[in-house]
Amino acid sequence: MPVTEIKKDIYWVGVVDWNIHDFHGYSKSPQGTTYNAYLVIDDKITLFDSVPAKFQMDLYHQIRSIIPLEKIDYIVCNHIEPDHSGAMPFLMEKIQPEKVFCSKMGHRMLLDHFHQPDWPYHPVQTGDSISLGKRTVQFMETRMLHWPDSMFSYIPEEKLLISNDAFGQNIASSERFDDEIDLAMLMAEASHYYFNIVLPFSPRVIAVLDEVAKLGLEIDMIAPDHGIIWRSNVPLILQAYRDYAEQKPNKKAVIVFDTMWHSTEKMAKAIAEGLMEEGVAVRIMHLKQYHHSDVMGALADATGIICGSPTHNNGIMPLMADFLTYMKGLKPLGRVGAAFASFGWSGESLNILTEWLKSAKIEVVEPGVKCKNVPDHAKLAECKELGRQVGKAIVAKVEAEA
Ligand SMILES: Cc1cc2nc3c(=O)[nH]c(=O)nc-3n(C[C@H](O)[C@H](O)[C@H](O)COP(=O)(O)O)c2cc1C
Repeated sequence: MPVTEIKKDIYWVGVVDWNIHDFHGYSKSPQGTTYNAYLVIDDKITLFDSVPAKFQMDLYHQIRSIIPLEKIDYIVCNHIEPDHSGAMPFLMEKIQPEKVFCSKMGHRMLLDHFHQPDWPYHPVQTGDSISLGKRTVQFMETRMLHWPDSMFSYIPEEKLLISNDAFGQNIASSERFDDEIDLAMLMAEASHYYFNIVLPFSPRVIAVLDEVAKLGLEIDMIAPDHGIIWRSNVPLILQAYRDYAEQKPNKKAVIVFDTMWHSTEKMAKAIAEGLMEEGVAVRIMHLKQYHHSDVMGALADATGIICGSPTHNNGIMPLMADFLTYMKGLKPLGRVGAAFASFGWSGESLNILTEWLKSAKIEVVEPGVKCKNVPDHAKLAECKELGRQVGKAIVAKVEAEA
């Protein structure tokens, strides 16, 4: 992918990974992402971030198409996760930079990852700035957005925020800018990314957005480390991040289930009817068809989460255990839930699901519905009534916050 001059003498020198599908357990379709690195040509030539080790030669050729690598003076590591620092040993050897800038936590993590105490580290903290010549770089630590080491680099003369993983999306494309691709698709991918990666750190997101506003940073371009660069929709993505973080209630619900012989599925459909009768829009997601990350993507935009699993070997279905583990770790806030289950003889799954939901701090509508074997008309009516009760709880939540 050719290098792109994103501002005068500032280049995108990243790589496109067209085929990656699974990112540390977060999977998505369509697949692919980019690892964005940025090169600023100034008195001090500076490289911001890098790429996974397996793409180091791609990065080499990108930079080499502009300047020989040894001309680079500084490297800034905004984030030490291997998809942005994996090429560091290679770069350090080729470039031998005068200075490597990173946060204090980044310094520790570079040591933990690469065990190279002799690299010329220059740990920085919020408020520190350096001059590149015509341009300045101001650093802002963004701890736990989404790792302890994360930081932003802001170039005021260019109104450019290099934001590491924040505001990123996993999109593989030949386009580089937000005004070159479909905006609805871009926002859907930004949301999908947020709800699978950034969600647990939502209080930090609000704090960082407030800090950016308080500092009065003028931003006309946000260059994240994954995906598309924002230049025509900067206010939109800033507001979207605040909205994602606040997770205000809405009249939408996701019913997620697994099944062996479809009884639980029949129950899911009856519950959906009850929700719809209360004016709540529903998505029904079978875990054999949807990956846990896709359910989280749907939950981005839904206050209700209703979970169903038959009893399986005195427990719940493995894919449901997988989903609940994943969802609980992402700490969604302000959700309303319920459980439903078919069983054959011992019937433990309803209680297990209910306890899981409670442990994830979801407000559970009880009792859920338990059905011995195949639901009859009366049992389906009970399911529909559960849907109505959950629907009422969701509507009450929406009205309370209106
Ligand atoms: C491999 C297997 C293990 C099961 N284990 C249990 C169990 O431990 N306790 C129980 O009550 N039912 C058990 N069942 C019965 C199912 O829960 C029951 O058939 C249920 O109606 C299936 O719901 P489904 O049609 O949604 O798959 C088991 C069924 C299978 C096939």
